[in-house]
Amino acid sequence: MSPTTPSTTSNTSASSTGRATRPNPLRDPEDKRLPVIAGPCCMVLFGVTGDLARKKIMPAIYDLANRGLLPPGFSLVGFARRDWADQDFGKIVHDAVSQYARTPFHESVWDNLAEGFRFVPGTFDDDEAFDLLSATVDQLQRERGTGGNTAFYLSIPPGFFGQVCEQLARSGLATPRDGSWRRVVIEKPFGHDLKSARELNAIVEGVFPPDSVFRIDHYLGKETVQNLLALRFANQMFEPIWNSNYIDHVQITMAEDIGVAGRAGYYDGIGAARDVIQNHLLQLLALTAMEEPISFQAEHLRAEKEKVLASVRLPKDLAKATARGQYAPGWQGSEKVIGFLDEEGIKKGSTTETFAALKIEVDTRRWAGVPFYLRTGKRLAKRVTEIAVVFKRAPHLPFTDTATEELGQNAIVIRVQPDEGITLRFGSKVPGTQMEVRDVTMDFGYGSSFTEKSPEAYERLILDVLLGDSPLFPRHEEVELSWRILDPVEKFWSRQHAKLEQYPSGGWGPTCSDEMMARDGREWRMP
Ligand SMILES: NC(=O)C1=CN([C@@H]2O[C@H](COP(=O)(O)OP(=O)(O)OC[C@H]3O[C@@H](n4cnc5c(N)ncnc54)[C@H](OP(=O)(O)O)[C@@H]3O)[C@@H](O)[C@H]2O)C=CC1
Ligand SMILES: O=C1O[C@H](COP(=O)(O)O)[C@@H](O)[C@H](O)[C@H]1O
Repeated sequence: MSPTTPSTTSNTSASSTGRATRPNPLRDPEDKRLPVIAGPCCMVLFGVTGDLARKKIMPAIYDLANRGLLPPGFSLVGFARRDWADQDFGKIVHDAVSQYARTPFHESVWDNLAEGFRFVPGTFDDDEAFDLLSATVDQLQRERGTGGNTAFYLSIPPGFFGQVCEQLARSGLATPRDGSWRRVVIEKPFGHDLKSARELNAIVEGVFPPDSVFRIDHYLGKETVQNLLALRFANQMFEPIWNSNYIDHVQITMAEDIGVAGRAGYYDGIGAARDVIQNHLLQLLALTAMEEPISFQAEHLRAEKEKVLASVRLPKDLAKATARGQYAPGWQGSEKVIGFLDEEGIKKGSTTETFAALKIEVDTRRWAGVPFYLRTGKRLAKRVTEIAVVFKRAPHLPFTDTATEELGQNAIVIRVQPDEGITLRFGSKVPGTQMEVRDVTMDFGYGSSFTEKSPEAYERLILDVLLGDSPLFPRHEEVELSWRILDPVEKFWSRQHAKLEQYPSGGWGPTCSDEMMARDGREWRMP
């Protein structure tokens, strides 16, 4: 299938935008069903006044327009409880986009994009508002040639996901007409445990067919995360050693330096494990541990990830294999910061964890006896996400003990963010007349190796939604399997005696997390 015509809103040519060479390890060039840029369509954005919409979604839509990846006539309908006209909506979005977009802001691109903006005021329990929304979508089809193709993006508090899907069904919006498509994009978290995830799924998939449901896990939209597939399956040198014969353990770290940052209402009661381990970190684990999929089509990729998630085993003694903590006041660099319990909107005496660590095993031949340690926390020393694959020591060292005193374990570190790249750590002879071996590193950095810029995760994912390309979106089975892993941990923690340790902001989390590693004779890396 030949690509559809670039959007007239583009101010850049195909070659200068890199569209022809758009890095996409997942798109199968043999798959003739998929065009390269989106066909006629519109997006309805619920929660358009929210934090995520302002900082990520709207800027990503602008960036797509700027790169010429949106179709002519692309339209965006904002839905929110405000008394705005279309122009007021445009002004608010303008300010957010000019502040957060990744590509340069061009008024001409903006003006073109903004011509397709519409605003519908309403709340989620307001039938009339959804009827008006339906009329607006029909009008856009007639006036701007969207073909009726519509993506409904639910960037709203998770408690409303079900209600909005039901409204989309009631108003007829969920039903495609005249050969058009209707898709729903659901933000995370999908449920707060296995039971609620199943209940929510029954509603969502009762309204939309499974292949029209796009569950967002924005980590899968990150270039460095997709590169895990290239690293493992496009090369010959890594896969032979990617198993328990050579690997000692794997550490997956997602550290943030920010606190709850105005999201207290959402975060309190949810906590670090539900917020990011259930989704982002388990997805990283699945991509690190999975077998080679027979293709990168959604069904094959998801099937391999599911096998990993289904074979995860939690240690019996969760007191020894988990750690949790809550940030106390401290220093973030030179800035004095308050503790979690002092943040606005946090319930007095809240026992929500802002740090969580977990040891798990993957019960397969490839991974037998290789622990995977996951940790995440807010108000840690710095923002960094990485996957460190740490190797066993060489079985024999023909050196004196002093010669290898400074030799650690070999490691491959996938630097997901912010310094995107890969580090190899190995021992090397220290120059001089003595034989002395010391750890050195070899680095690949995206910034120095590629001139192409990584698209923002949301940019990639939104485009995939418009294309109907689903490998980067977890299906419900993965969500269920992830809750199956986390539910027993949450249950264990909810018992009153489960330890919740305060840790100073600006450090590397509670001491119980270091103790968890020490019990296994290991320690966390300091990224
Ligand atoms: N913010 C982030 O960094 C991330 C957020 N997410 C997920 O994205 C989603 C949105 O999060 P976020 O933007 O932070 O949330 P916010 O609380 O900032 O925004 C929520 C939005 O939903 C609207 N809304 C809430 N209740 C109603 C209602 N009854 N009727 C109509 N509109 C309503 C709000 O409108 P109003 O302005 O009127 O209150 C607002 O636009 C959540 O699912 C979250 O888990 C995922 C990853 C990161
Ligand atoms: O999903 C979430 O992710 C963000 C961190 O995203 P990143 O891309 O900056 O790593 C986190 O702050 C938030 O709590 C969580 O809901």
